[in-house]
Amino acid sequence: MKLENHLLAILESLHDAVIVVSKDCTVIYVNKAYTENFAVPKEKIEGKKLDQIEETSRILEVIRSGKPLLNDYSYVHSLGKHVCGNMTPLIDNGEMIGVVTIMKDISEVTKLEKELDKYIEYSNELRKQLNQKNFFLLKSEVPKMKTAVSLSQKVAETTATILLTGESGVGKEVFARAIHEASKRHEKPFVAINIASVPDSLFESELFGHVEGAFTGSRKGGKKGLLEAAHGGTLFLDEIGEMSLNAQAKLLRVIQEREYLKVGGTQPLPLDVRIICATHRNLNEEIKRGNFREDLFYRINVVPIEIPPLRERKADIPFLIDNILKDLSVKYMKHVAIDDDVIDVLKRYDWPGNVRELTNVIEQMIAVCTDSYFKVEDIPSRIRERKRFNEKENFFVNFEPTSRFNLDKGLQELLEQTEREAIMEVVKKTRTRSEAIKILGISRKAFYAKLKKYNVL
Ligand SMILES: Nc1ncnc2c1ncn2[C@@H]1O[C@H](COP(=O)(O)OP(=O)(O)OP(=O)(O)O)[C@@H](O)[C@H]1O
Repeated sequence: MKLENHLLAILESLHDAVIVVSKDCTVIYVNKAYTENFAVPKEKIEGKKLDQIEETSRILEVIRSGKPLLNDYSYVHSLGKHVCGNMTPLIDNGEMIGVVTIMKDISEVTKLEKELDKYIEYSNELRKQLNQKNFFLLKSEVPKMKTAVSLSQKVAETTATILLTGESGVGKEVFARAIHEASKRHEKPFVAINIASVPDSLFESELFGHVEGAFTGSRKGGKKGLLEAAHGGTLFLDEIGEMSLNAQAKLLRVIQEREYLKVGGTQPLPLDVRIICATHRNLNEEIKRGNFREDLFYRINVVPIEIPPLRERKADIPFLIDNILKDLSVKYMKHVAIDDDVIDVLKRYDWPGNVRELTNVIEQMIAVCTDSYFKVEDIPSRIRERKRFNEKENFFVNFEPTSRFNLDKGLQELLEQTEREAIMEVVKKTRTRSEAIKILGISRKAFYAKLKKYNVL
């Protein structure tokens, strides 16, 4: 068999499209696959000038340059297709006489690629939302809280040091985690340490770690410090206001120099940690009192974020309870609904312990609740009666005076209310129970019976 005789049949049997263009840009041949793949009848293209059909065709470039183009991607406007082809000059007696192109329709692949890009974009968006799940917990109706949240979201992507301030239990750590999870460091560790729990003598070794044999009793093989454990991630220094002046000087040096030495070590380690600090104290006051270094304050106070106490965002209580209940329903394997009247009572209380106290109260309620919904009676009496725990004097006191005479009540109830108030007043003003008993002029047994009756403990 002489191949030359069958050349045309071979070209016609190929699955890839073939187009041959002469040096003067005339299309002299297209194979069957070309006509089928691109739905162009032979007579519509053969004998036509390519530069008139597709003036930006890559084949024209090969005719001009005489150089092949391999695996070349282009969009053919006249066909409305994305193609990938190999374009090779045809040489006869050392002279270029035209170009042969073998090409594939890759429109489907291009379409899939575009689809894939969309999915990648969508999955990035979902990942972003997932990383913001802690920010979801911080959703709020209250302007002051909204400002704190939106500022945190804005600075999350930067590496700026943040100082979170707010009363104990407002959710400073929840904010710190949300910021970390929304930052570029989210795949690296988030390490939290409560400074108040670290004895001053151990501060350096806890934060920087130590090498083996650094001091008597030091750990064999040395110890990783928190800065090393949080490398590439975020270090949350809670209760920074409790730090001793000595420890403050050490922290300041590390922040300034961006490197640190392990205790007993000689090799400086680079500081690659985003620092978020938190305190319930007013650091400006602490500076005035000489308890906090001003230079350290300016270093950590790059972005100050103030989180309002729960009493200033009572509108958020239903949403917070929803989230707390979601967590607790898993722990207690129990779903409990909450009515508006229960929420109203909870909203009347001022929550000095903030979201932490609210969480504890809801947990207390879910533990004792026997129904599928909370009743007002399930609310601990001190909340119902709006009492606050007086840590100094170690008992609960009413912090909001109730109306002295509620005329809707019967005489018996009014007497009991007066007796209760009198007992509380005396208990509050005396240092010992014996002193209170003496002033009230009742027996010890009667005194304790009344404390129990009126829930004054
Ligand atoms: N928005 C919220 N949604 C659900 N739970 C929250 C929220 N904010 C705080 N909490 C819960 O309240 C408790 C106290 O929060 P967190 O520890 O973040 O407060 P804090 O301000 O850091 O307190 P402290 O100053 O005492 O360290 C935690 O159990 C936390 O899970």
